[in-house]
Amino acid sequence: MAKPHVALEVGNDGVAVISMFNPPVNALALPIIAGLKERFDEATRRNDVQAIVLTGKNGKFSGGFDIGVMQKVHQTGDISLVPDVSVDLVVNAIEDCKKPVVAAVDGLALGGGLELAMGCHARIVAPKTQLGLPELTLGVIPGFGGTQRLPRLVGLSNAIEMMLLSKPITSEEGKKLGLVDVIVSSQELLKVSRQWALDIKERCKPRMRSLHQTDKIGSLSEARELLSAARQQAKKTAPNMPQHQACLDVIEEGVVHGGYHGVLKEAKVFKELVLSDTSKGLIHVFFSQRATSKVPSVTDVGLKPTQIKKVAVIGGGLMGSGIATGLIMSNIYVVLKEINSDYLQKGIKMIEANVRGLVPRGKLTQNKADKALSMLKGVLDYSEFRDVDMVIEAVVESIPLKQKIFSEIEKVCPPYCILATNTSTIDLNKIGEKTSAQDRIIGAHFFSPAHIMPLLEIVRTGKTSAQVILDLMTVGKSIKKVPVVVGNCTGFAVNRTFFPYAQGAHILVNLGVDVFRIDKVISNFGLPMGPFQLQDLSGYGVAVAVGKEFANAFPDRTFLSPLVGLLIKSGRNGKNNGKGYYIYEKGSKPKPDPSMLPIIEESRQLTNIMPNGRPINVTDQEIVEMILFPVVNEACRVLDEGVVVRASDLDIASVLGMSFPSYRKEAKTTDITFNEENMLAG
Ligand SMILES: C[C@H](O)CC(=O)SCCNC(=O)CCNC(=O)[C@H](O)C(C)(C)COP(=O)(O)OP(=O)(O)OC[C@H]1O[C@@H](n2cnc3c(N)ncnc32)[C@H](O)[C@@H]1OP(=O)(O)O
Repeated sequence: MAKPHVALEVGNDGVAVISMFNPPVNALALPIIAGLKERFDEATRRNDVQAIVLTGKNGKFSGGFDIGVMQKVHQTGDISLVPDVSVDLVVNAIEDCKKPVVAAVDGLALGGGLELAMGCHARIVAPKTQLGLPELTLGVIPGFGGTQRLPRLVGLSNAIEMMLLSKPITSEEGKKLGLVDVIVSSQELLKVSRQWALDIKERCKPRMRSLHQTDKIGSLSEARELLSAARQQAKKTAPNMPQHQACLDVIEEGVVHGGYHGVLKEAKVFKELVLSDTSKGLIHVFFSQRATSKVPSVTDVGLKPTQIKKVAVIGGGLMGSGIATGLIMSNIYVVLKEINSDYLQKGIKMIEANVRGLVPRGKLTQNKADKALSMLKGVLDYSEFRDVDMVIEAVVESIPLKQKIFSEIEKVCPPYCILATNTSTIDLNKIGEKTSAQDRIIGAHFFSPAHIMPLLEIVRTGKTSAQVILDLMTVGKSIKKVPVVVGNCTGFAVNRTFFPYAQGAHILVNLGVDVFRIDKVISNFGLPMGPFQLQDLSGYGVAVAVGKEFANAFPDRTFLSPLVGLLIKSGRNGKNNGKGYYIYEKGSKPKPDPSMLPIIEESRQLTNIMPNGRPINVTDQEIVEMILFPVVNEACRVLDEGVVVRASDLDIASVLGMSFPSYRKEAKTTDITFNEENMLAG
């Protein structure tokens, strides 16, 4: 395949087409940036060139600056690897070019890609193109002039929203907002762009230099008001992420001192942020997430995925109905099986509520909701199972029940059917013990609510075939999950790694630390809630059942806290019955419940682990460490046992399954010195 390059072709009309080639997304790698500079210099110099069109090859404009360069900076600490693009290329070579420059944009223009297009004098865009500045999701800000040009093209308020939420828009929305000059079909894109560039040359169309526009910025006081509201909002929604406030500061610089000053400050702040821990964490997550789709001996052995058209889901409870929702929303036909019509109706109602609930929120059209629900059929027996491609069992966590179901479905399903279980802890070998189709047995561990949470933990046994793993990965992707393939052990990768999380919290409480303080410290660290509020949410029954599994599997490192048992005895069951560590009232946030403090005291007396009977003194940092370091230790064991293919899979599983804060670089398991080859062999 050809190397990444930038081509220049001059037509008989005197228009030079400069095109970027760096598949799959024409990322702005260093040779592309250097090539752009050379080609723009050449086109500016040549007398036979009247006007210039900038475009990307293969139907994609550009996915932005090469994120791999920032990763290299993280590895080497050498910030000089980041080239000067915003002034050298975008201002000097493109925007201030003596000849008209038009961007012909197809497919996507993200980050640096959109910033190049905004430096051009007009943007001609194909329908349904994705346009956005998602840099904040990588811990940085737009660095090629985007913080200055976007507000000048679409207005301050729209620009702030697009950048702070990293929200891409379509060409159709871009046209309404003023980012796009005209939408034309992909086939006409180059033809119209060439003519547009010549029209600018002939002064039939304006030569817009967006950095110099001011009409959409509003007055200084209006701008300051908007920025201040955005700062307050970002403080709440992104408290630990410096790039949000930095982005607003840089926008303000341009509003107060002019676009060019803004560009200079932006370039400086961009480089500072590339070196931040937040950016290290988020860029690690970007590449780690993509690495999960490469599974040795599964995705690299030439297998082709089998098309899965019809899936049977057994069990219409919370998990089963969530799984069924995800499948029908992606056009997969679902047969939902329950044991009686009451349970079946409840399951179907839950699925209908999941799907229909998306319509008023604008996430789904009424037609699409109807279409999705037409893909669902409720049944009470196995007659519909004779032509299903996959079964996902999602019944209660009972080994005998699951064994019975698996031996039944083996008989009624076709011989190629994938037999999956949604168990969160039970050993798959036990579930399939009474089955001869061991190579088709696999774990499809969804996280609750299954139609929303992005992780799909795919659990393989020593006998699961590569084809079955590949097929489940493909289904997972088609229902917009991130599949992570893991090995079979108690709790698999995510629950196993995080079982010490609740344990650490319970040890601290029994050592005299306040429950509500622990929750606050952990949510300040970046998890969506602390361990006790989480226990309230999932219900104490789960804590007891899961706790037993882990106590049996890992007795050497289990702390038996009497606290949950005492809470249950006192009639509490967390959010379920409105009484837990917190009080739950409709319409208000959970409030700490002081009336449960005597129960904690009772637990402390029973465990009697406070030194000299007095509460220990700990800092907030120590609380974080006492809860999360045991998690890191368990992660090391999981790696050592080869439960995951690579360390970064565990990082992704923690981020997507446990909502571990993705920007926390210090807790990455890949930072642990570990020999990955040994791990794979293990
Ligand atoms: C200074 C500037 O302001 C800073 C920047 O521009 S930072 C970059 C801003 N751009 C982005 O954040 C876009 C990041 N990319 C994406 O969101 C998605 O890849 C996409 C929407 C472009 C395409 O998605 P999709 O079709 O699902 O393909 P996806 O698997 O994600 O990517 C395909 C490959 O391109 C790579 N890739 C995508 N964008 C890249 C980028 N900007 N740099 C380097 N590699 C990139 C991916 O790593 C992946 O590589 P792999 O096949 O080896 O795993």
